[in-house]
Amino acid sequence: MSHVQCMIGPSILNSDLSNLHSESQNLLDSGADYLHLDVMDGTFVPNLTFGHPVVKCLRNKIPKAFFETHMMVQNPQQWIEPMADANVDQYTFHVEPVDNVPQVIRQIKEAGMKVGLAIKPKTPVDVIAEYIESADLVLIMTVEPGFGGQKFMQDMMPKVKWLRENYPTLNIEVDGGVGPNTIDECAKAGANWIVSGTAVINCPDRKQAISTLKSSVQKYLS
Ligand SMILES: O=C(CO)[C@@H](O)[C@H](O)COP(=O)(O)O
Ligand SMILES: [Fe+2]
Repeated sequence: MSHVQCMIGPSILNSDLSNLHSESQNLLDSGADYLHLDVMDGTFVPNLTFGHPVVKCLRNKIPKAFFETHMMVQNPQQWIEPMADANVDQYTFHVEPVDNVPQVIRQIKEAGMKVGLAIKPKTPVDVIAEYIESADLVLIMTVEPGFGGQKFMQDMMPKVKWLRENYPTLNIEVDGGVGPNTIDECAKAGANWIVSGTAVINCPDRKQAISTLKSSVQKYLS
């Protein structure tokens, strides 16, 4: 599996959002490979976070880092242009509310961003199988989307395994309850993009937390 790269992307959702810039910079300085920005609209999920105006301001302060927006929104099509304008690198959206997935994929690419396809725990992985070849990444949610700090759902690992077996070069991301205690299971199943929120944010040594996640994934990659 050495043809995929290990990437650690902390979620800033549970950080001190009044200090979004310094928190994000601190995570990058602690070894984060990218920033996972959780966008929620209060409709697709029962929570509200921030949108493209905030992401754009953050981008002005942090011009170089890889930004992934995890779009937990009812109408992902609506935010493609504004997020591209905010210089987002990867637009990861949930397929559940979308009628025409290929069209959304095409629009994201035309806007110059990479495409991530996300599924909630109750969505079977075969729902996205026909779109995988045209995506850059698949995100397997390991909690119900909406909140940080929830318990990791181990029973999502068969989805990750299935993807890794069938798509050896695919970037597979896991998100929700992932930290030093659950990373081995994710890595063993074949995940190579790792989102970790509270486990990194609340750790007194964020550098150490990120490096633990990285070594686990690398152990299974080689
Ligand atoms: O998308 C989400 C939640 O919906 C995540 O990105 C979480 O914010 C990750 O936080 P932890 O579960 O790692 O605390
Ligand atoms: Fe997320």
